[in-house]
Amino acid sequence: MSELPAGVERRRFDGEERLATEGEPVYGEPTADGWRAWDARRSKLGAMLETGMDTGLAGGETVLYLGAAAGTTVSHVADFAGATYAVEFAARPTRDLLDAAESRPRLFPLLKDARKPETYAHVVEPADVVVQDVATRGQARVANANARFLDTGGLLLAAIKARSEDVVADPSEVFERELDTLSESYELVETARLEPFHEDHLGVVARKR
Ligand SMILES: C[S@@+](CC[C@H](N)C(=O)[O-])C[C@H]1O[C@@H](n2cnc3c(N)ncnc32)[C@H](O)[C@@H]1O
Repeated sequence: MSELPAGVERRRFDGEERLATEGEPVYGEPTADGWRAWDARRSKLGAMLETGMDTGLAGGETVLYLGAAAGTTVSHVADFAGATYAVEFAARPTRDLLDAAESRPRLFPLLKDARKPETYAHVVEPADVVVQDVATRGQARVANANARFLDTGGLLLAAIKARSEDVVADPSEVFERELDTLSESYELVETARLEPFHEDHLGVVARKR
């Protein structure tokens, strides 16, 4: 099993050992002694850690998170990372994201379109890690467009949802096409399917070329 980043631990909740970070609860998850369970069924990054992928995260990194939604995953990230910029283009979930940011001084919600990085490039500092979970068509192109925030060797942790690209195609073919596009900007380090936590999703660890 790969090492967890500092600030992420396996702790017991109701007799069950689960991934956890230290912070205020956000989505009704169980808490104990200031720690909150990180539900891998509701989080692709959680599933990447839970399935033993080597994410390369150490803790304390500056993170650009694309597709933050209501903040389920990015709130955990902000619990163990450094400055965490959370991009989400839908207004409704962003309201909940703002609530999650209230107790997290390092979490910065941005109501922006991840396909247009030029609209937030002036507020986001260079990142150590881009985490992406946009579940929309053109997922690899979004990651490529945001590679500009990383130095060479900077880390991409992405979840690719097959059905967002093509509802009828075989997921393995979709993943192959997306990885091919990703390799324009990134060197692939590890890929793994996220079952049983998320069906037809591929977890990707890559480094900027
Ligand atoms: C699967 S959900 C993300 C769930 C979230 N990452 C979590 O684990 O808590 C995908 C999100 O990406 C957002 N999204 C899709 N395309 C986007 C884009 N181009 N720019 C910003 N957000 C986008 C959607 O509005 C949606 O909230």
